[in-house]
This record gives sequence, structure tokens and C-alpha cells, in this order.
Amino acid sequence: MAKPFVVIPADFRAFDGNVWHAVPHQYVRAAVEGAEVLPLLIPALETGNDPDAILDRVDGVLLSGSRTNVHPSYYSDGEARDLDGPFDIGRDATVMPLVRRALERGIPLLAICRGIQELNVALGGTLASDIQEQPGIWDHRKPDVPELDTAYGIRQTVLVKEGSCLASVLGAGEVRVNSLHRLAISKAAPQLAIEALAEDGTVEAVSVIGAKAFAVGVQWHPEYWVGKDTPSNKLFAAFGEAVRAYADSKAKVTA
Ligand SMILES: N[C@@H](CCC(=O)NCCCC(=O)O)C(=O)O
Repeated sequence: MAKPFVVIPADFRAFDGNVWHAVPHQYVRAAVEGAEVLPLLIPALETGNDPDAILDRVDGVLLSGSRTNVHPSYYSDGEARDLDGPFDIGRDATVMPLVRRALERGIPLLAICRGIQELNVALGGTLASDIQEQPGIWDHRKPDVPELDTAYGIRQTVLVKEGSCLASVLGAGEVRVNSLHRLAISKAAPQLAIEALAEDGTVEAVSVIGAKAFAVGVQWHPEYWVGKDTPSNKLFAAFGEAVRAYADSKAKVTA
């Protein structure tokens, strides 16, 4: 059977004197090598994309991390403050309807960093900015170093809850992960189960309650260490298996 497609929505980014619809290589590599699927990159259009036109062609959704943040107009009535940015309105417009529709259709979803924040907002939750300013909350931001292996270095412990979907993949208890974020889930969406917490109480992983397929978000970056770190490998392998199971079930219906 041909490898299934997994959609990765792009960021809208300016660099090298041009503007690009871009996805960091680490997500593409992890999809290919860790989940054994074919990534399909779609542009970040301000007008949004037709979710069903995309989802008809894929068997999974992978939401990447990004230094940009979901615009607060998606989760609060307040004005956007400087600390809420930078924004990517094209990515927001594409991802929000895509997430909701993928879940309705039972298409497997893995949401990483900005992705877990998008998943939460798409389902009615809220985010907090500059969490390192809150009493008792650690600095979860990307270390200010040029070497990517150090910036993405594994330096934090999260506690995976007994009986959670993530526990069935990684086992319950302590897992060592990396951390490169400034925002975090504040109010979890009603449809999300909190699956893992950092030692300071920051939400580190969620799953969708009643999901028809694998639907998990993590605040850390397993994609970076696929091939070198067992929990990262297991997470992408579980996503890949769910994608292949969905593709098989679709093939049976159309046979
Ligand atoms: N911008 C959000 C989400 C964090 C995230 O996805 N980080 C990826 C690192 C990208 C980089 O800076 O290279 C937040 O800050 O919480």
C-alpha cells in the first residue's frame, strides 16, 4: 500500500528577501522517518483553506510548532497586547477550521507546541502569554543559544497521567522532554483531557475526549529527537500507526 499523506500547515514567514509558506525540516523528517508517512505541506492563506478539500486527500494532520502565536481574538474579547505576538493570521485561518473538521471526521491528529495551543483554542480553550512571569512557573522559553541541539535539548521532566492515552504510548510517570515556549494552556477546552503536567503545573500534553482516532497534543518537541530518543520515536510511531489504520479503514469503505 502507498504511504498515506499527512497534512502539515505551513507558516507564513519573511526571510531571504521574500515571503514563504514554510515548514521547518524537523517536522518533515519526523513525519517521514518516525511516522513513515508522506507530508503534504499546505499554504497559510489569510482567507483560510477549505478543510474538507484538504482532508479528503490526507489520512492525518500534523501541527508544527512556531515562534508565532495564535491571535487572541480566537480565544478572548481583549485587544492583542505586544506580549501576545508575533502572529500568523494565515496559519490561524487555516488551522482552526482544519482541526475541528479533522476531529469530526475521525482523522488522526498530532499537535506540537503551537499545535497544542491551536488544538486547545480551536475547541474553546484559552492561552496565557509570558507564563515565566507567573509566580512559581519556570522559564519554558527556548534557550538563547545558536546550536539547535542545545536549544532543543532535553531538560525538563513531565508527569504522564496513569490511564491516559499518552500513558498507553509512553507509559505513565516521568518522561524527560525539551521546552521552547512562552505561552501555555490557561483554561483547557472542555473536550480536552489533560494528560501530562510539568513539575510547575504547566499543561504539557492533552488528548481529545471521545476522539474517533489518535488525537494528542504535546507542548514539547518530540519531532526534533526522532531517531535518537525513545519517547519521541514512540510518539511518532503511534501517530503513524493511527494514520495507517485510518487509511486502511477508508480503503475498505471505498473497496
Ligand atoms: N509560539 C508559541 C509556541 C511555541 C513553539 O511552537 N515553539 C517552537 C519553537 C520555534 C522557534 O522559536 O524556533 C509559544 O511561544 O508558546
